[in-house]
Amino acid sequence: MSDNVQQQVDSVGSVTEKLAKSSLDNKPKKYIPPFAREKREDSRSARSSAASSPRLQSPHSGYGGGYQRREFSRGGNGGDWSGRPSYGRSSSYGPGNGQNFRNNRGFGQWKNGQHVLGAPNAMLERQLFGSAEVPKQTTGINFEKYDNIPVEVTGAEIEAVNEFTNPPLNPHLLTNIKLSGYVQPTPVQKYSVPIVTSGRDLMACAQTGSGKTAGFLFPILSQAFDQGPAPIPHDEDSALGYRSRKAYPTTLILAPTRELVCQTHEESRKFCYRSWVRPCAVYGGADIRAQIRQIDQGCDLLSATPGRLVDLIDRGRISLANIKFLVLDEADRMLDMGFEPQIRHIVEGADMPGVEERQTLMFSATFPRDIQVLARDFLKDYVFLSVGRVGSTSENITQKVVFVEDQEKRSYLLDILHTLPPEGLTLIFVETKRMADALTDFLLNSSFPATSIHGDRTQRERERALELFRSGRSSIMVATAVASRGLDIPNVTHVINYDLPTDIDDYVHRIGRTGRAGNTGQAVAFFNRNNKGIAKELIELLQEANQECPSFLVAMARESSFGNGGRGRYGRGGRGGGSYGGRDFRRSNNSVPSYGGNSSYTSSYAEPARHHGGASYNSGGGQSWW
Ligand SMILES: Nc1ncnc2c1ncn2[C@@H]1O[C@H](COP(=O)(O)OP(=O)(O)OP(=O)(O)O)[C@@H](O)[C@H]1O
Repeated sequence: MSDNVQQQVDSVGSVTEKLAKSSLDNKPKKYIPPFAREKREDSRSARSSAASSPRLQSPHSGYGGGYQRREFSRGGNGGDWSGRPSYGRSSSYGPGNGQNFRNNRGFGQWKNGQHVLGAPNAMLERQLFGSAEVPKQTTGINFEKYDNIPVEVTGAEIEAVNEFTNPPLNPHLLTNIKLSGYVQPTPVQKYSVPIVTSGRDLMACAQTGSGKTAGFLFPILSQAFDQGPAPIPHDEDSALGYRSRKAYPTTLILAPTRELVCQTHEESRKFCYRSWVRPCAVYGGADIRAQIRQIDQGCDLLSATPGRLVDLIDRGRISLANIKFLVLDEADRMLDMGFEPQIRHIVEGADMPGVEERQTLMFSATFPRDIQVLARDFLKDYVFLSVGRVGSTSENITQKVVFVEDQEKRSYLLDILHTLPPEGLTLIFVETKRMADALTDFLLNSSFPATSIHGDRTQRERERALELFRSGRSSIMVATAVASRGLDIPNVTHVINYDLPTDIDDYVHRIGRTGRAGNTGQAVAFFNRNNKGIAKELIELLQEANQECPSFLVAMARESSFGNGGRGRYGRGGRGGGSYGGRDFRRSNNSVPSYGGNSSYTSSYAEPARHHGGASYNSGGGQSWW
């Protein structure tokens, strides 16, 4: 029995005792708690069906007493749950009409074909949305500039939705959007809403920090709030009259890291507030029993890492038979060599409806051509949406590349950190876990408040590190690639690529931890000969985002184009982005644009370096790092 249900039962028990003592006529009356009184009629049929099934009255059958039995009434009264056992839904989350005095956790319910909203909960609202004094997230001065980014839609004629209105969005969703402080949709949201609402599959590519999460949550939740839950299929348990042990989510969001799953779950909690939809998250490294308990309390919109999901499917706790929406967040990462087998297992090897029966949505800031080709296996006649160039960086981020030999990196880093203003958070990326630990120790010994996050730390340590960083108690976090994608931490003002990645897309995601939601940010990269493999692609990115391009980088790019040092932006079969046009690979011809002669680059980079925006933090030494 879950703690809160136990609390309710205890509470009901103690009230019963008091009433019995004060009863004048001393007649033993069965106590009916206030929240159950109006449901009494409804529950009669359920009680009789429960009585006919001894298992439903067994200790395993649910959460005990008349409260649990009442829950079965929804299955029995011909409402839209249509046979859905719905154990634990309202029993855990309350009846949704505001009369649940102890357990108002901000959930509503779907009843008799109606969306019955849960009662407002001021404390939960503050937790989810922040307050006027302490907002959760603020958009930056450049938020409106998102509208100037060119948008390309291929595969459909789509009219953008330029405002948050009903239609097309559900009115309750609009209330939650307002509570979140969103006034205007970002470009990716303007297009993803009509595309998904029209029933199409989608591959969406938009810059880091430009609101892709809400881009898939809004159309999915709007539809869920309008249409209610799907009936659950009959499984072995329910055929035998038992409460089904399986959860049947209708939306599955897959993401590559635990932290990203938690973050998506937190976003989902905001937009599901007071609705019938129960968001749920499962990821490795955390106690699986606690996650099973969470699943038992309702799991309609599931955020998951692939490994833990496979485990729960194998244990018979999650079925994908009801999936209407499959979302691959950071889709290019989810389909690269590391994750592809697991994704295939989940999508093709379990009980998920086929590609024709579900809607599949893929989102990322980067989409290499070869991954686009692979992604076709999971999509049907999809729309390709690109906001800005595929894989481009945001102009909200001022980028600087400096030449630093490996042995000089530490002292360069200290110089930079000494010049930073005290407010704001700094994220430092390194290539290895050992380096992350070593550099963190070095910074701590140098009296900088640093913490670290990498794959060798336990989940608890990773969560603690993030919490210290988010709260600003450790204003510096040293990270491996595990923190490069998706993490949305307000107030990250600086990203330092202490070690540059070997893949330019990783660079795009890493620096995208700053300059989010229209805010500005600074990114600096330490470059030396070891990184010449990405010199050309780096130049192209800098040029696209109107950033300063140092002459050593141009020389290095030229050098690597003569040798075999560089893969080039199109090396993996073409990136489908960049100034060579092609975004949706279906539109580009098969020939990969050659990066060959670089004379055009040479001439443009021979011009005096341009410096766009961004503060210069000059230390006493007079050197500007940004
Ligand atoms: N319409 C909006 N108005 C204001 N803020 C928004 C809006 N949409 C999203 N945001 C905020 O913008 C921030 C970035 O959004 P999100 O994390 O979804 O970006 P993203 O595009 O997924 O980035 P990444 O590529 O790094 O994963 C979040 O803090 C989110 O709350």
